[in-house]
Amino acid sequence: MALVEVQNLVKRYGELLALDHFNLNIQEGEIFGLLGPNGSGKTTAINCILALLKFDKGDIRLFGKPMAPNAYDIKRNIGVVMQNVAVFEELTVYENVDYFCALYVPERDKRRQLVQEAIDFVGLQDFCKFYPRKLSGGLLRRLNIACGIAHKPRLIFLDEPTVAVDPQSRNNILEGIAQLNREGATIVYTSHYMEEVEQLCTRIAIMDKGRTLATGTKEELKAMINRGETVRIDLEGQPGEIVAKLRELPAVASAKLEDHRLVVRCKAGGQHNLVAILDALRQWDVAFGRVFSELPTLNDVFLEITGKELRD
Ligand SMILES: Nc1ncnc2c1ncn2[C@@H]1O[C@H](COP(=O)(O)OP(=O)(O)OP(=O)(O)O)[C@@H](O)[C@H]1O
Repeated sequence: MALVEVQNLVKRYGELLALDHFNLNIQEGEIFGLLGPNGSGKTTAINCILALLKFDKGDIRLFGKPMAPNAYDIKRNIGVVMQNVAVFEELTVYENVDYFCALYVPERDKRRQLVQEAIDFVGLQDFCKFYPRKLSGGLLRRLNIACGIAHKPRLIFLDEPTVAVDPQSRNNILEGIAQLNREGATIVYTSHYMEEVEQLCTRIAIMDKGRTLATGTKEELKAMINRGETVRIDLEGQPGEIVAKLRELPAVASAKLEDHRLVVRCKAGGQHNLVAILDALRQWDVAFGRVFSELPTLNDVFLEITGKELRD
């Protein structure tokens, strides 16, 4: 069943076209990644989907029903973790989670258990009586997550939850999201970190300038581009004409020189590309040092489609 269906969504901020016929289809059980650089429209898309922001055109259905600002039956099944931490400074960790949970769960006994479970889940059990200002950035993010998920929603939106977070909290957050998914929640996860999205998400939409450029599993996305591994080779002597000669090899899609390092992108589907390249260098008497080989990444996909790097 499709939990999220977005068709031809258009959103303008004055002159700026933030969403340009944006489409999305997310099935129950997925961890769906919305991957795009800063400013590509991820937050705008989420806010429109949640009916927090008016849009100019398009159709949004959640759980098979039209979404609207007052669609409380839909909202009850949704959890939201926004990019900016939104908690009450004057409430403790426990009170904050309890406050947000109470928006959905009025029964006090039931809520006590849910709140404690959410606090345990994000690893804040030793901080229940702390006020937010006493928490580090990473712990504050975890509190933000606990507030968004305590009522056990079926569909959870997380907007860049790991930005500016220490590695320990980051791992805690990523593992927690996978755990929520194993327990049955469908996840929509926005990020500009391709490694995170590759590690976590079952399906990914690549976004740029308010559009979805490509959607699929990471394997499907990588299969869309004619790219094999990227081989980097540190040269010891003068490169001479070898870049041009490398480009002639059947396995090579492109070759360039960056300082004293050769960067060779191979074509897809070839076997023993690395061996073929190194054999050729030996044959041409080119002295080289360290060699690195890297399989295609989502950055390569992004680069191929948009002509620019996804990395910051
Ligand atoms: N309230 C606003 N008024 C005017 N322009 C806005 C507003 N909010 C966002 N924008 C612009 O719309 C575009 C999309 O922004 P959005 O925040 O949705 O992108 P994003 O992919 O979520 O990026 P980030 O990760 O930086 O939040 C950007 O060019 C941004 O500057």
